[in-house]
Amino acid sequence: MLEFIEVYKRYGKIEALKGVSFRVNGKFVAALLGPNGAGKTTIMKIAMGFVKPDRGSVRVLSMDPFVEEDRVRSLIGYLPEKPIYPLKIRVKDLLNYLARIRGVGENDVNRVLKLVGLEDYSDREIKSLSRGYLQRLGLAQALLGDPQLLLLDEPTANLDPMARQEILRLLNILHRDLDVSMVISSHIIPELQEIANYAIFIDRGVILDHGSLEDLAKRYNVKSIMFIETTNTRKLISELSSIEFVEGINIVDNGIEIKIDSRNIKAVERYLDELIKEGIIRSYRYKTAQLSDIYEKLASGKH
Ligand SMILES: Nc1ncnc2c1ncn2[C@@H]1O[C@H](COP(=O)(O)OP(=O)(O)OP(=O)(O)O)[C@@H](O)[C@H]1O
Repeated sequence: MLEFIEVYKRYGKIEALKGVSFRVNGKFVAALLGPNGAGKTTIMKIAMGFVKPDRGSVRVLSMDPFVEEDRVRSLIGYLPEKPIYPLKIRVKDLLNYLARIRGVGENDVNRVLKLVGLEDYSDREIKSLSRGYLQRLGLAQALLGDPQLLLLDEPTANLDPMARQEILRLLNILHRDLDVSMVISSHIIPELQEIANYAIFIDRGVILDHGSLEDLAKRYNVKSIMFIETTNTRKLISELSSIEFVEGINIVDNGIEIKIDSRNIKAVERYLDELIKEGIIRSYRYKTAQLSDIYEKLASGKH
């Protein structure tokens, strides 16, 4: 679905990408994580076919973005890091215009306005929108034409904490309700915890590591959290307390969370399946490992 092999890109003296390779397949939400200047925007621009790499191979939805430029752009929604909008036109006029130039019916405008919660703002001039609502507009234009893949470059940058939460919540909803994969970049490691199932860590043009959160958790031996829905919290806690691979128990709404070593997941699942048969628990769900725990191990070289 998205593949970079040994991609290099230099801007004058600055080597922005130094042999970047990664691959994400199937349906995914990939967090592209790294500090400012790491190369995240360059990766996105290359995937869109806006910036040509000096070397290396790039495949997006099985296409070369520099050969099938128009097709790639029609199947990918892109939110640039610093979008520039004409300020004096109305929200819906901009979206109608973009829908026309992208060859998408204007009917799609109502759909995307609704998806991002901008229906009541469609007659407003863009200059009257807050930063959070401007980002919604950015997401709306990225969603025009029902793309298969969204590339979202720092969608929460420069937002206050409330607006940041709103955008993250919206991304979660979009991911749940639409059949769309996403690459979302951020320089804040834990920010995409609730939404990402894949992570790509980059620093100074070099991929530090990438993989599904499950694989990364195993590779770096990072603890995982399992949420368990129970009918009998007290009995469950007493059962779990005697099990050596349970390293922490936390009571939360409607159940408990346990911390386990990622290498023991299969054993834990077998054990919990038994507890379901015995009627002590209703269900359980694996919650992914913490991105910040993975990054800490990765950055310290300990795994
Ligand atoms: N057009 C350009 N001309 C010269 N240097 C550039 C250009 N675009 C990016 N760079 C440099 O390339 C490096 C990678 O930049 P890039 O924007 O891809 O990083 P980033 O991870 O997206 O960071 P940020 O979040 O700060 O945008 C940086 O050192 C940046 O200054």
